[in-house]
Amino acid sequence: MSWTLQHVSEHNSAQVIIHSKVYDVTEFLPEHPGGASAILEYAGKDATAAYDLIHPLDSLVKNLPKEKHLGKLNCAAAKTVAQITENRVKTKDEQRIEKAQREKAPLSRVLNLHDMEAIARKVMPYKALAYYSSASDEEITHGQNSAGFSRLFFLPRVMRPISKCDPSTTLLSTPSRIPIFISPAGLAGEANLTRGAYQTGIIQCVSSSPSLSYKDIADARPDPAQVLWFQLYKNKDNKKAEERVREVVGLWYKAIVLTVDAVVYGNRERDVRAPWVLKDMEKAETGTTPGVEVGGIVRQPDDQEELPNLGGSAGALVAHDDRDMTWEKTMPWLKKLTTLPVMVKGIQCVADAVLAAEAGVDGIVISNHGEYAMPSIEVLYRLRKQRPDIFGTIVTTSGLNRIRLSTAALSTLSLQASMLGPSKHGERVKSRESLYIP
Ligand SMILES: Cc1cc2nc3c(=O)[nH]c(=O)nc-3n(C[C@H](O)[C@H](O)[C@H](O)COP(=O)(O)O)c2cc1C
Repeated sequence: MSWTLQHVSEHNSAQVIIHSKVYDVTEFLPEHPGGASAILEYAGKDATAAYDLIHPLDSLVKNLPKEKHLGKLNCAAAKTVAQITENRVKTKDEQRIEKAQREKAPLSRVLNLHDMEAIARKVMPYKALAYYSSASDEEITHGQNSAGFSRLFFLPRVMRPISKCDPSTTLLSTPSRIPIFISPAGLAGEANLTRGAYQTGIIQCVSSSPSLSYKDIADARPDPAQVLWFQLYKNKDNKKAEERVREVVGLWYKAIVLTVDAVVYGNRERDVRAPWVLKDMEKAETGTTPGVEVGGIVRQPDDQEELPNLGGSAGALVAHDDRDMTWEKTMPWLKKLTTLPVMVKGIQCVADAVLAAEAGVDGIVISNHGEYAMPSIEVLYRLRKQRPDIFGTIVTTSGLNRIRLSTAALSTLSLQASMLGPSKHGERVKSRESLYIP
């Protein structure tokens, strides 16, 4: 069946238009990780722009039963939506970004990560920036992850030949030109990272919640031999979790990195506030809120105060995570499912590093999601001091983005980490491939 705009807007159930197709999302509302209201705002309307911003293209196919894919708009309706989208007045935030893009410094002047971050703050959409830059609670650990490095000093040795240094290494049987990998970050515009990792000869660990499908990312590899690792957020539904692992194994991802420290979402208030800030910004200027109206429908605000989505964009990524994982139960489950090497990400103390070793994992990632956790560099230091006998394969991620990477890298490698992985590598702008690679 083909749909008119009138028809879409008249229905009682929650129907949305995405890429000229009509979907009934009524039954999916309670499951939507970003909350029902984020969808209801677009009921009867075109939701393409909002959808594209945070969902991989295959998300509808994976999450919505076939019978809820109701059909296409008819030609006239599709044309009207396209025209409305094209003629729409840009939001204040979009106008700000366009100006910043025109004025931004050339890449050759970006000398370090601080320069890069300053530009990112100007050219990123407000919502993406709030998501990327926010950290838990009062952001104490966020700051300390970086400050931890300033408590360590080198004792440089001299009179040693250094004209030929080889920074290459091998991790989980994968060679890497430098001891740096791309730590997973959700919604990161992955394809550019994939190409960048190829050019640089480093490993990319793809998030469970990317902005592209796992296959699109695998297909973006210039050479099928390029190694990708997969970071797993384990769904509480074992069947869904198994499907996810089987999919990436089938796509030739080469290691599974199970994240264990994000089973509940952190309290990232900047991220939570972002939609309100944007709405207020727009209302103050134009009297309207962002979004594309079609079919003449404008929803009246509810009488009742709406409950806020306290998870924000970041919370949505772990909304269905398994909160009852244990070493005894989860590791055998995963090892039975795949023969790929398994790393555990989110180790925050020596005791858990020991348990990970005992559980037979192939490596650990020392990292945290904030909330007063000990800075990762300190955990690494203690691990090396207290249990130098365990683990060859240790990777750290925290805090590396906020100081000069080379200094952090040296400190971390001096403590015999195998590798380190910065996470703030991309900006998720309108296009799915909008990364600004140095
Ligand atoms: C915006 C953002 C998204 C992230 N997404 C994920 C993710 O999808 N999976 C994951 O295991 N870790 C994720 N992380 C955690 C990072 O991989 C990394 O462990 C953490 O940010 C600490 O490193 P940093 O202090 O250098 O940022 C994310 C971090 C940020 C900032």
